Amino acid sequence: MAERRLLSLFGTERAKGRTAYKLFASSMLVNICLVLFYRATNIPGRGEQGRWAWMGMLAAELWFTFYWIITQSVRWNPIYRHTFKERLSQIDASELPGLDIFVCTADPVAEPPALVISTVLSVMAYDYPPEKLSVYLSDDAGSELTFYALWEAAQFARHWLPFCRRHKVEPRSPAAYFSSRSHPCDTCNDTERSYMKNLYKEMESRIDAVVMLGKVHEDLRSRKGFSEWKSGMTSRNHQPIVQILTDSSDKSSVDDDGTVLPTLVYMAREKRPQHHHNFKAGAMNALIRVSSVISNSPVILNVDCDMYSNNVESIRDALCFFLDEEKGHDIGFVQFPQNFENSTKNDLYGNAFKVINAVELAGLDSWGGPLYIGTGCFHRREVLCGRKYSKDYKEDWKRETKRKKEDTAFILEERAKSLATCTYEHNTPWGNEMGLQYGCPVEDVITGLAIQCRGWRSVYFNPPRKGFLGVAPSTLAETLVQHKRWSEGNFQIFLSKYCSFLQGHGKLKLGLQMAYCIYGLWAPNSIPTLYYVTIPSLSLLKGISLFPKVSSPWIIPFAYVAIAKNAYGLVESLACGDTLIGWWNIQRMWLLKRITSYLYGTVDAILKVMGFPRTGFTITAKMADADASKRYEQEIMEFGSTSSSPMFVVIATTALLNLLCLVVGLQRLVADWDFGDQFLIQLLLCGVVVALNLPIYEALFLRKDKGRMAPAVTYISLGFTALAYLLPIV
Ligand SMILES: O=c1ccn([C@@H]2O[C@H](COP(=O)(O)OP(=O)(O)O[C@H]3O[C@H](CO)[C@@H](O)[C@H](O)[C@H]3O)[C@@H](O)[C@H]2O)c(=O)[nH]1
Ligand SMILES: [Mn+2]
Repeated sequence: MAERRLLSLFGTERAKGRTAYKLFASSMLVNICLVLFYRATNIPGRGEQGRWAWMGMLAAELWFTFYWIITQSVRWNPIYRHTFKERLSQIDASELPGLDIFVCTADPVAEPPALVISTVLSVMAYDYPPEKLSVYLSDDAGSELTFYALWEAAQFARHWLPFCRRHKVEPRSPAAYFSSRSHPCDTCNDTERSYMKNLYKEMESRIDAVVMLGKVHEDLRSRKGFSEWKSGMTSRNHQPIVQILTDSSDKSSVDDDGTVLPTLVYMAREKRPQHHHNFKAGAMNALIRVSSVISNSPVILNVDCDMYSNNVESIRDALCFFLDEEKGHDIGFVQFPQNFENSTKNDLYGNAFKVINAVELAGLDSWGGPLYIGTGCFHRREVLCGRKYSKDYKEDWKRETKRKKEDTAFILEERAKSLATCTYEHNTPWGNEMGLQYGCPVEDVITGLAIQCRGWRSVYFNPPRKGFLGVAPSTLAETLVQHKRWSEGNFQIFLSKYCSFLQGHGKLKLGLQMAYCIYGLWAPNSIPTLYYVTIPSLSLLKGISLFPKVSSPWIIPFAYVAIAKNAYGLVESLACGDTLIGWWNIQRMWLLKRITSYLYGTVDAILKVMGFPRTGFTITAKMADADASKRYEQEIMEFGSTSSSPMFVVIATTALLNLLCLVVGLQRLVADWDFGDQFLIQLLLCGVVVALNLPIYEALFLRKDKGRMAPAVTYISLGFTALAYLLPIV
């Protein structure tokens, strides 16, 4: 690159109001200590009623204190980044690095091919020289249907890309652009837009028809690529497939305007039943190798198949970080937040992550960088391949494959296939020191942590116009399953030698080591939470007091902690763009996730440590049935799935138990006002749990639609509640 010094390409600013926050946090800490002091000094004596329940409360509160301290790390000093994209023009266009974009898909049913190719088209249409862009689709289902859809997309791109350029279209996912949610562009006249829309809709219906039919038309068989699919092939048993659909070095591969098209490649790595395929991590590693013989760009962007590009400038934004002469040399990856296009107004399932996106990831950035969260992330290729950071390392931004003239697409495909076989990785560092790490349900987080431990920094970038939009789970069951995977995976890292405190010791700042544990310890939060929402309520029933009397001064620190923590949470949530009802919904989801997903996650992670490996990767469906989607839009919770019944039983039992305790408690209160002095906090706690669970009672007893709780779940939960009432638990 040029010798002269370039102007800085990005800036950083600190969050405001940190002194006030630190004062507030100190006041919390003082009161927490008072609570703990009261607990520790008032344990009922031996033989007295409630001794064990009290000690359990102490343990739970110690845990919550520890966890609260951990969460302070990301609130201490959040920082925000902005880029100066216009300054990139200081760099000669021919000097800009090439970019490889990886899109992963794994199941044509859960991830409809029409949706997948919309994502592919959106990333082909970035505002970046097309000859420097290569898009790779990894299809872990090895599905002819997805290949067909991509083949259609390659034709459609010839019209779509010039249209996008001409009219500065945003977003460039045709599905999103032509959906009712998006506003038509001002510059294009209606006829041109409706012509494009028709083209797109026709393609979409052709794809949907083929998907419905389950196979491609016979006359396509003779075309290049389709002959790879022979009878007897299944998604778990097939040879490696690599197909270059458009090749930017082929002069005839141009769009309607005569501009060269980005390279587009389909890859299905080899699958054999006897070989473990390591889910998305395996797919990514195969992509890294396959792309290395086709384009070998120094920067890699990775997105999930539902996460389309919503901002044509994201590549330039990311490059501002990597190419900054002064501060860019140690930046290993640039992570964008996960945003979703299907979030509802009041965030029914708490899937919008507004606080995580606005506060926590920015807080992580101040300690050395956000986690790698699997999608919307730009990496240096070398970093993904395991390179350690060193001061003298000079990136070769112009690297590309040493492709010889006579290397036809066919030769490249054959070369690439040999890198996507089941056995290629045997006895190599792939999956360990190289590529994404294997064996963890959150391959992204464990890989990002390893990268940071190798000395690289990461950067979090959250531009006003969202970089990527995806599909969040739209049912309760899907949400709980996703969080089980995440909490289990992060807890598994915590329990392993890759724990941020062990692996990061001496390599990461303490704040970053702590911040990783916010997620690492999601899972074990389940146990104290479950304790806190059942034992005080049951004790209420049995007349065992677990909190100070209302007339005692010790009530003050308890009240302060409870009120201040939630008031702060509410303000933070509102400031990040949640609504009041949204905040309340998120609180409910925290409760439901903790007593189900996180509990399951804890158990599975511990079983794994004990030597019972049970790795899986349940893919989140990107489509729900029409009936359920309607309820989702109306923000009515969905309990219709039977696959999650055991989780629903836990939820319903907890809800019913608290309702029972509240009713009995209130009866006593009416009969005897002194009861209130002794039991007010327990009554309130029980009351809050009941209030959070109102939709559960509705689903159990009042609703008639298909999304209500299955009768079997209702009966079993009633049975468990009765049992808890009768057994001498406390
Ligand atoms: O065997 C597999 C399983 C999944 N995937 C892909 O992985 C992505 C993520 O799967 P999804 O079901 O959407 O899971 P999410 O929970 O939404 O994903 C988040 O969490 C995952 C880790 O748990 C990360 O891999 C993702 O990047 C991150 O967005 C999708 O594109 C899948 O097609 C594969 O390629 N192969
Ligand atoms: Mn997803």
